[in-house]
Amino acid sequence: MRTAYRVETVRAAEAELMSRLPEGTLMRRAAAGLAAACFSLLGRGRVYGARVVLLVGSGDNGGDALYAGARLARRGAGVTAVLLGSRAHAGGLAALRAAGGRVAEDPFEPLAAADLVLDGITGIGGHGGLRPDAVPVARAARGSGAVVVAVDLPSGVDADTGEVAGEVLRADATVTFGAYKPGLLIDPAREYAGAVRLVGIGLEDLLPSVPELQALQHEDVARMLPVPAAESDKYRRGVVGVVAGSRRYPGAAVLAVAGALHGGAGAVRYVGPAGEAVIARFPETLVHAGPPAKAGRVQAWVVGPGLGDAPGVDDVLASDVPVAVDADGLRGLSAELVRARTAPTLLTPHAGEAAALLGVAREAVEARRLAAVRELATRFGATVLLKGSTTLVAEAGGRGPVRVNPTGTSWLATAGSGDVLSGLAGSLLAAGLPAIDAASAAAYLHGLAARRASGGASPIAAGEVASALSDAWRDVTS
Ligand SMILES: NC(=O)C1=CN([C@@H]2O[C@H](COP(=O)(O)OP(=O)(O)OC[C@H]3O[C@@H](n4cnc5c(N)ncnc54)[C@H](OP(=O)(O)O)[C@@H]3O)[C@@H](O)[C@H]2O)[C@@H](O)CC1
Ligand SMILES: [K+]
Repeated sequence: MRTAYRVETVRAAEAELMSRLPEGTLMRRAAAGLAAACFSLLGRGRVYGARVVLLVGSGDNGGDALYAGARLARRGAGVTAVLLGSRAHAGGLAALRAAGGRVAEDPFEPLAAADLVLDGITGIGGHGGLRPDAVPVARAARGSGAVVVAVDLPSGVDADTGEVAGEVLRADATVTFGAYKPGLLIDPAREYAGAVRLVGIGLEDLLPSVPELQALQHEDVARMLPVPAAESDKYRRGVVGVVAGSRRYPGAAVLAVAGALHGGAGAVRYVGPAGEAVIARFPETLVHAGPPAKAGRVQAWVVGPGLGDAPGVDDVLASDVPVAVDADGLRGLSAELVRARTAPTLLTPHAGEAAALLGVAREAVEARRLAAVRELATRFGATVLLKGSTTLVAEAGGRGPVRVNPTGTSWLATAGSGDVLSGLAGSLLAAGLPAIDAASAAAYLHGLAARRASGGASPIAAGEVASALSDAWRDVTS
């Protein structure tokens, strides 16, 4: 499991470690890791003679850049520092000068010819976007064609939340120290970080066991996924009921059932007016045209995809089994009703649906995804999966670590892909997974399936995502 910690937590661990070590040890470790990453980015044999520009802010982030620059200069790179802060780290500056580096009078001249730029303007001590005097310099760095490496974080992002309040210098790669920060994993900030590399500086054992964010990896998901025992029959494996589709949108029912068939439940019971379309595509489905309450026992429900104004949501919420509510099921959903449930509820909104539930604009959710998902989970007393380029899952009540899905791909922004996801999540609920695991494992498999189906490079249809779920499952468990 990959974890991310808030700035105050990282700082506390750093203070503890620093009190046990000679002064400057941590910065030396950080700078050594940063320089090593730069050597590998520049490529073997290309450090000597490389033109490197350091953008240096007032704090220790600039210090890291200066010490790493000194290491590059000692290996024969031409290193120039551009000082952008109210002051510059004195030890770092001395080290750079001693190694043959120089300080630029005019920032634009060295940037025009740079091969590599180190962004050390701000790290975890930064607030808000780049300051006005840094903006043209950052733009020149971005426009120079040089590889831009962010030191710890791209300058201008909010480390704790992933929010972006102004201009940010977009990096090709970020070298972060001690622990991931939430802003490196959550959009919009994540988008500016490029490929993120973690350099250990010895903090690992001093960080608390509960992080701010968790990103599952294959082995975590493999441990969660249900495995049928020898004596399992379809009912023991769990039956998932899908209340979805309408005469107008029969396809949503087909896609939600397709997702549900790949989620480990033993059987899928479809309830609604699109039974014929569902059976035509998936003859293994049990179909029922009446109300959900009369459809027979299930271990979990999925309600909402393509439902239009059809009834069914209240019926399903009145049940005593876990329920995943998606799409049309979320419209006008009552927080009181959801909070009053005794069984778990999972809500799977996209940013627009989340905004409607919170009574804010969609842009506000997109800008503050972490706060939005926690707020929904608190208000509804439900586990919430907020879909998007970085899908987040918050536990009911909004406490505990939020899970961020690392497998997403922008090819998933395609009609019907959400229907597949909610069917899959409901199926995992029926198979007995806790809601947080069902939601985050579903997001993980769904993203992986989309990557497989698109080959990372081509548009995909939602049905193809569903078809690739078995392969994704095998990738994770093998
Ligand atoms: N602690 C450790 O053990 C280790 C720390 N390490 C490193 O130190 C970094 C943290 O260093 P830090 O605390 O000095 O803060 P940092 O991010 O450099 O900048 C703060 C200063 O910047 C300014 N400023 C603020 N906002 C701004 C803006 N928008 N735009 C421009 N400037 C802005 C403001 O100063 P002002 O200019 O207002 O005087 C503020 O005081 C951390 O990210 C990691 O790289 C590693 O070496 C590992 C060991
Ligand atoms: K930085």
